[in-house]
Amino acid sequence: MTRAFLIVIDSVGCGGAPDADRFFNGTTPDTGANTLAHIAQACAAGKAEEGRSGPLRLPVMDSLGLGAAIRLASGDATPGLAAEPQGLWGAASEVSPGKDTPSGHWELAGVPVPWDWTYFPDKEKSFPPDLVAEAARAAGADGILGNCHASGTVIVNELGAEHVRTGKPICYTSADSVFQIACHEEAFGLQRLYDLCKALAPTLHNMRVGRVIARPFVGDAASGFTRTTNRKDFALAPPSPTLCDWVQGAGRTVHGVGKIGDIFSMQGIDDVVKGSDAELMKHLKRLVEEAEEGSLTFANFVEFDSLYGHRRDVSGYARALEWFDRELGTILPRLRAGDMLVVTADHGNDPTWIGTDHTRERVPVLVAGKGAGEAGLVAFTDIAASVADHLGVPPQGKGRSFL
Ligand SMILES: O=P(O)(O)O[C@H]1O[C@H](CO)[C@@H](O)[C@H]1O
Ligand SMILES: [Mn+2]
Ligand SMILES: [Mn+2]
Repeated sequence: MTRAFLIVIDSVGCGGAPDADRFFNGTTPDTGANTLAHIAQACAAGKAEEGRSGPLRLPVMDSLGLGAAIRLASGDATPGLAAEPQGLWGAASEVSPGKDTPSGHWELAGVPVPWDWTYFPDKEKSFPPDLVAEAARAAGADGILGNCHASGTVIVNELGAEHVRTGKPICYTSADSVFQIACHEEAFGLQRLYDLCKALAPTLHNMRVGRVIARPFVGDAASGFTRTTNRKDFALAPPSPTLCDWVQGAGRTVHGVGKIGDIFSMQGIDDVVKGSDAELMKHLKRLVEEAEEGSLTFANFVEFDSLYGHRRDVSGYARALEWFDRELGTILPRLRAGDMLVVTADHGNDPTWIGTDHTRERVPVLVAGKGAGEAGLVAFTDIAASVADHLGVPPQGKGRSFL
């Protein structure tokens, strides 16, 4: 038996999505967005010099086929990424009607989303009055704050002091199908925030809103408010059994690392570890040493997206990529004979693009442990089929193994 490690580097897209013109940041279509190529180009042009310098250096992922995957997906130039691929590589397209995290992960796990999500309009009062009333009632408050599209780091600083003073939860949304609630960890209480999200989740899930997200923060008006890592997502369950269920159903163990437990509502997942990306990397390394034969380890590294993509921070995104690449370089030699490790992504979030939302893109597919070769342009669901194929677990759904 062999093991599989499926690693999602959140939002690290490679451009070229065939349907990018149907997805938007504000009124601008995502046509031409390319997270990786645009970061590489900015680095080569000396425009990403904060905390790092010069051309983008990703020798480990590039030697698996990263530069080749970006060029295949989009035709865009990839300065600094010019290695001859030594891994199995390709680029994958998504068909789900959303460019959000659950859609991307479920489809990577073999299950495209069969419904249209509900999105809240980007206008002065984004939420319907009865939802506002229910949220206020559940919070034991006179009303809510926010009720708009917002960047989470900005809105806690705009409304944090008023929230602490009044006890009203800060409720906001984005271009994703989300209802986010930001509350002060100490003044409001972390468990109380989780309970509030949990109480509202059934109403929102019935409306086909994908996630209610607890966004706890700390701080004060004088020194500023900052979010903690205690974010928690209350996500709608996947519409049908995913790769996690297939693997678990075959009597194998499925380890979740990071947001994976939330994204799949723990369905098909035996255990999960959470923390910052640096902490998650330590857990991933531990699992490379310890994971059982026949098991699946499914990891999500979210900070590319949450700290750098949404914040349109090109230098930060490049630093995170270079950090991940160095870490991956220490993991690959630790794999056992017969292990398969896949690095891929769930959508794009081009930090050079207009707006602050995700971008519809293809994603790179980099496979270590399966020899060298070109998988070509594949489907998100082919990744699930390939992992199942590797583990010797019967796949369900439409994906085809590229092994
Ligand atoms: O601005 P913050 O709060 O990070 O929100 C981002 O995180 C949400 C969930 O991933 C996205 O919908 C996006 O709006
Ligand atoms: Mn994501
Ligand atoms: Mn995001």
